[in-house]
Amino acid sequence: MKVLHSVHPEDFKTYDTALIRERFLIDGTVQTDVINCVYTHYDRMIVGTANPVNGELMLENYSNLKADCFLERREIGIINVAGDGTIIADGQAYELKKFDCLYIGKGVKQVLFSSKSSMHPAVFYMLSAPAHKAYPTTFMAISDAAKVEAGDVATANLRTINKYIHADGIKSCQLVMGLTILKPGSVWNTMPPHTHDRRMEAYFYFDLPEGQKIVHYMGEGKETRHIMVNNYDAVVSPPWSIHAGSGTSNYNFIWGMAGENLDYTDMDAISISDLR
Ligand SMILES: O=C(O)C(=O)C[C@H](O)C(=O)CO
Ligand SMILES: [Zn+2]
Repeated sequence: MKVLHSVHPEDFKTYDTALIRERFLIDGTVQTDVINCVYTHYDRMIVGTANPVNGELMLENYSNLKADCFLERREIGIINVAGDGTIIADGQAYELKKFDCLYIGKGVKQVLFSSKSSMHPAVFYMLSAPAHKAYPTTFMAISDAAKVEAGDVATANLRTINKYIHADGIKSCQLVMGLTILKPGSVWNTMPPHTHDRRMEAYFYFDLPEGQKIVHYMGEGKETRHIMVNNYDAVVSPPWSIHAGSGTSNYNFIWGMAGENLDYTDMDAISISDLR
């Protein structure tokens, strides 16, 4: 499993585009009939995708984990971003339509992914963090996610934030996870931006139309940088960094965090007028 190491904010100021991409971008993971995972040293979060097309895929026990199985000391949150799919956790099957979420707790030994149709396969995005306790495996359809309507048409950031795994939702040890859907014509996410020194975050962009791009902004509020990202790209955000994006079209993205607390609202807001 590829490893991403942590970066100091002072060092980040000297990075060029290529180095920012190398250190923070997780791209090319969605591949037919493959599970790809990246181990980050940000709260030891693993970022992965599974794209079962012609058969079943099993979450393997990577040697980096020095464990008897992937979830021996970990929990995992999974959201389906494409066609209908099935996840089997220790023999129990869960059907996930697009935007549905499954949390699987510590200790589950076998996780299998499959699609209902190879013509319109599922794409599962997953985040896994170390866990100290076994919380129950829990399914949540998007209709049951806690919703926050945010932004405005006038500032092109009208969007719905769907919260699945958080302090008042699916119980977890440290994972917080959800999905933000931008309305047509709205292209900005997380603007005004924030940091949360107590938690890392990862964004996974999807539903970006062919030929379009997203500008992902990061860095300290007074030292911002950007990279151009594509559909199915994920970006890791260190605790000192803003994480925001503007697209050449609307798009959706999954956000997920691990760290000190499970409180979604624990954010240090940065005013737009203070950004540099
Ligand atoms: O659109 C947004 O704003 C978000 O989705 C923000 C993320 O949920 C986030 O950064 C949570 O810390
Ligand atoms: Zn955030």
